[in-house]
Parts: sequence; structure tokens; C-alpha cells
Amino acid sequence: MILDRIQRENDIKKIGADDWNPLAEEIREFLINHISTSGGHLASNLGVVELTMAMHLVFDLPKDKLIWDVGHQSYTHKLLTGRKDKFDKLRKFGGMSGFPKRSESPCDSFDTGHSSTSISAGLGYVAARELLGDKNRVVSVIGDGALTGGMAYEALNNASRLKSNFIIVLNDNNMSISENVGGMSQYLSNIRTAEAYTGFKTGVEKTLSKIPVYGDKVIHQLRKTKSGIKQLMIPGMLFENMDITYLGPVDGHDIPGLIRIFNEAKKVNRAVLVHVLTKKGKGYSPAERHPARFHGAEPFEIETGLPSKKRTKANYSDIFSTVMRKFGDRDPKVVAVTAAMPDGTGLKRFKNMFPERFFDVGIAEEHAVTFAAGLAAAGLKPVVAVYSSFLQRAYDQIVHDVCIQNLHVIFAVDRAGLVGSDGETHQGILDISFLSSIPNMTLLAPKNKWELSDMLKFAVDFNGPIAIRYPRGEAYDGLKDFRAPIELGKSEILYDESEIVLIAVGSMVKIAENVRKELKDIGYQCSLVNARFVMPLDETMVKTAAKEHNLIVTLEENVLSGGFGEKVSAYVAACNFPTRVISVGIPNEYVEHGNVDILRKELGIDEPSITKRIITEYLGTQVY
Ligand SMILES: Cc1ncc(C[n+]2csc(CCOP(=O)(O)OP(=O)(O)O)c2C)c(N)n1
Ligand SMILES: CC(=O)[C@@H](O)[C@H](O)COP(=O)(O)O
Ligand SMILES: [Mg+2]
Repeated sequence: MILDRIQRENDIKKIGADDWNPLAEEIREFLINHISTSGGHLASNLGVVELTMAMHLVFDLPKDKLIWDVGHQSYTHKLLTGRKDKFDKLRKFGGMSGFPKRSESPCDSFDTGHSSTSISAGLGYVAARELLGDKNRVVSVIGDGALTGGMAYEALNNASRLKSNFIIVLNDNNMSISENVGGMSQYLSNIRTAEAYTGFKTGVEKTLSKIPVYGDKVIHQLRKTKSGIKQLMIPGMLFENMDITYLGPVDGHDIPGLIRIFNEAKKVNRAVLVHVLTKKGKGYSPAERHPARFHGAEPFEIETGLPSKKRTKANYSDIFSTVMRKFGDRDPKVVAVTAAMPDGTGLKRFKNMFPERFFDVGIAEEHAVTFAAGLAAAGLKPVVAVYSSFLQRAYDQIVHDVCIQNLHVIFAVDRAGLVGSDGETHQGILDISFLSSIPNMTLLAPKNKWELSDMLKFAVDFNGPIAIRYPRGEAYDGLKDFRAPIELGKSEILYDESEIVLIAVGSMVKIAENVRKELKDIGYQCSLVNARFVMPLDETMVKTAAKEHNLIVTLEENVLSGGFGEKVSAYVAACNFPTRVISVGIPNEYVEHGNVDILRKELGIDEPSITKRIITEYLGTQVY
């Protein structure tokens, strides 16, 4: 194995050119084998094997800084920097992250996970280099999907003032997770289409040559300019006009060609964008044919590309998908907005049925929210389906554009709570805190799949900003018989007893149900309340709970700071009730990657830990 000769960064420089392509093949085989068992971002990684190798051949790590946008495509980089053995625990608790991590290697210059940050971070590195008198190179690698995000443009705007070298590699595979969208994607497509370029060039030359005397002179003059007649067709002119040198497009699977262009890019004393064309999923035909399915893949059979485990139960996004189709049918004012996540959020079916009422705005959560505010102001009923952690981006838009104007925007907040193997950047553990503190916002969480459907109906019929948070994965189908109509600000009493009351939010109702069973088994009386609303808080319920029990236990899959438990505690304290409140939630810290059950245990929010805590902390017995 050539790959075995790579033990650390820069070892690739000892591999002869004849072995580059065989090494690329070995890397692909390694990635397919490992990701087929661990799961992970296969298609994006297969697409950048040669690109990563070429960068490692040209640049000097860790002195030079490579910044991977999103970071989901950094597996080859990890392999080339001595982390091959860590792939056995890729994305597993305590193992290697699926994203770049400064804590993992000095060759990881910047932690990523969310999109469109790489040019800003790279520019920061460049400015620091100039101030500190360092000599390193800075290279930001951004995908065509990530280039739909507003931050990338803010950074490019800023980069245009540069007087020193900063290399931006545009990894253009003509795909986001799903089909890429928007004007920039169209612009890149035009550049990408060699035929269009060649055809246009020939066309322009032909037209000009028909102009007597001057035509030939213009052609001659244009050919003499820096990028020749190609400028007329504007490949890269958008960047060139911003004082950012454009190089390319170049075949992203041709290592010598890439090396040549990177060496050219090094000579430019300003920001330079190298446009690299790659194929998402390259080398594994199921991934080439279905790049979206293999973007973030669950474990799969290599021969067929089919998932190793068949899913038997619907997940919450499936339920959302079904309900949205029904609403689309029922109410022509219902429209759907996604920021580049039609598959993950389950909006794809709505898109197919109501294409004119479906809006994929690209990786642009801030814009998605203000766009939805505009739709609502004009009388439509926008449903913004977005992952909890990505909604963090749009905080001011929620406040400034939606809530101050009290507009009826419905937020379907998917992946709320622990998401698992994506880790810190993707855990949806802050939304209760940041949404429930915004005046005018109503925030709900369903206990099971039927309640998600009921809550969505309630939200569509509501008037004002409203968010429903629900977790990643299988939708709970227990507690089916509890289906009282949703009323604004009213919780649902599931079991009404005495002594202890568990008040749980959304996904924690299922856990609380089991905790209650265990407490009852050892002789305690225990009530169970499904909070339903985080905001507004059901104060009447809390008052009654405090009066009729010795202990209130709140449960939520969110950080404790600013969470539901704090609200309940504050209310109980404000009413001067002596009832003790224990808040179960996530400590105020970032949660690493790993299986959700393991993470819950580690965080003390799994059933046995909660039961034990209630017994030891409050009841003062070690019986359990
Ligand atoms: C702020 C934010 N929104 C959404 C996502 C989800 N997401 C991860 S990768 C991706 C597509 C990125 O496309 P591109 O940059 O072209 O990389 P490719 O997957 O094609 O390699 C999206 C939408 C994210 N990581 N961050
Ligand atoms: C890198 C990224 O942000 C996405 O690909 C994310 O990993 C998708 O997560 P889900 O698997 O929960 O859809
Ligand atoms: Mg792409």
C-alpha cells in the first residue's frame, strides 16, 4: 500500500508522480470501506481526493494554513496528516471528528461544520500574517454550495482590498447537498460549460473579424490582454472586477494540472480564486449517480450502495413531510422555505407537488428568515424548515424581521436536541434558550409523531411567530392515546398523582415516561406533564404542580442556561412556593460527536441517570 508510506503531513511529497494516481485509488477504496461501516460524508470526500493531494504536494503543512469550508470533505486531508488509524472511530464518541478540529491536529487550522466561513477565517489568518510578519500561505477551500452563503460574499468583498497572497480554492462539483441553486450557481455553470466558452469565444472572434480594419485590431488587442478574449465571456470577471485574480477552470482530478495552477496562484500578490471542477462521488458509481444520497451516508452495502439497516419507522422529518403535503393541498397560502436542505428537512415532496410554492434559497439561513418575513407581510403563510443549529445564524432576522413585526412565520426546527455523530457544531441544544427569550415568539415541542402533526396544524392556524422544535431520527409512536387538542400555552397532564411531578419538553417526554415507571416501581407517586409549550409557559400548570407535589423535575434536551427548567424555577421562586425544582438538561457546554444514547448517558440525561439523581439528590436514599 502506498498509503501506508504516509505517516504524517508532507510524507506525500516523498511519493513519486507515477504513484499519485494509484494512491488516489487507494484513498478512495479506504474511504468507501470505512464510511460504508461508520457512515459519514462520502460523496464530497470522494470528489476532493486529487485536489487534496495536490494541495498537500504544493503547500507546507502545518506552516501553511488550509481552511476547509463546512469541513465535511476533509477526510483525505486527515489521511495525509497521519490520522489513518483513527478512521476506525470516525464520528464515534471519543474518536475522530468528521470535521476539522484544531484540537485534533496542528494541520487543522480552523474548526468548521457550518457553511461559508472559510474565506472570512482565511482572511483573518492573512491579516494576522501581515501584522506578525509571518511567511506562511493561507488557502481557503470553499464549495459551490457554500458559495451561496452570504458570509462568503462579505468576505470576498473584504478580500478585494488585499495586497498580499490569499488563495481561495473554489471546489465546484455543481452540487450542494441537493441540486445547487441561484445566480452564482448559474454563473459557475456557464464558466464550467467548456462548450459554451469555446463557442462564445469563436463567436465573438467571428463577429469582430467581420468589422473591417478595426475588428482584427480588437481581436489582436484582446489576445494580448492578461486573460485575452476570455474576458468577454466573463469567466471569472465577477471576481476579476473585484480585484480578485481568477484562475481556471481546471480539472480537479488532474494532479499535475492542479499543481501547476497552485504554483501560479502562489505568485499572485492579492486574493486569487482558483476554480477547480470536481465530480461529487467520484470513483464509486452509486455515489456518482446519487450524490445527495451519499452526501451524509448511513452505513451501506458497498456492492449495492443500499443502506445496511432498513428503516422501519418514520422519523420526524418524514412526519413533517407528510403534513406539509396535506397543508399544501388544503391551503394555497402555505409556502415552504429551505436553506439548501430540501432532503434533510423532508420538504422535497412539497417541492415536487407545489414547485411554485417551494423556495430553496441556498445556504442562506439569514436570508431565508427575512425572505419568509416578506412572504408573511404580504399575506402568505411561510413555513421555514431549518435545522436547529443552522437557525443560530438567523438570530437577528428572527428578532428584527419577524418578531418585532409579529409576523406569522412558522419555524419547523428540525434536529433540535442531540444529533449525534456530527458533533459540537450540529447539536441543536441552544434553540430553547435563544428562541424562548424573544418577545412575541411562541415555542412548542411535540412528545410524539401525532403531536408534531397537531402542532403544525395549530401553527398554520395561529397568527404570529411560532416555532416547533423536534429531534433528529425516529419519531416516537408511544403515548398514542394522549391527544388532547392543542391550546395556546396549555400543557398536557399525562398522569396526575402526587409527591413528584416530571414536566418534560418534547423528546424528553418519552424518557420521563420511563423514569416515572421506575420511580413507581420503587414506590413513589409520580405525575407526568407534557409541557407542549416552552413559550408561553403554562404558569397555571406550574402553580398547581408546585402546590400538589414535593418535587418538580423539569426535563429538556437543551442547555440548562436559558432553558425551560430555568423558567419553571424562576416562576416557582417568584411565587414563593417552597417546592424544590430539579432541572434535567444539558450542562452549559458543547457536546462532542457520538451515538446519541451514549451522549445522553455521558450528560446524565438518560433514564437511569435521571432516576438515580432524583432518588439520591432529593429523596436522600441510595436505594436505587
Ligand atoms: C449554515 C449551514 N447550513 C447548512 C449546512 C448543511 N450543509 C452541509 S454541506 C452542504 C452543502 C455544501 O455544498 P458544497 O459547499 O458545494 O460542498 P459539497 O457537498 O458539494 O462538497 C450543506 C447545505 C451547513 N453545514 N451549514
Ligand atoms: C455537513 C452538514 O452540515 C450536513 O451534511 C449534515 O451532516 C447533515 O446532517 P443530517 O444527517 O442530520 O441531515
Ligand atoms: Mg458542491
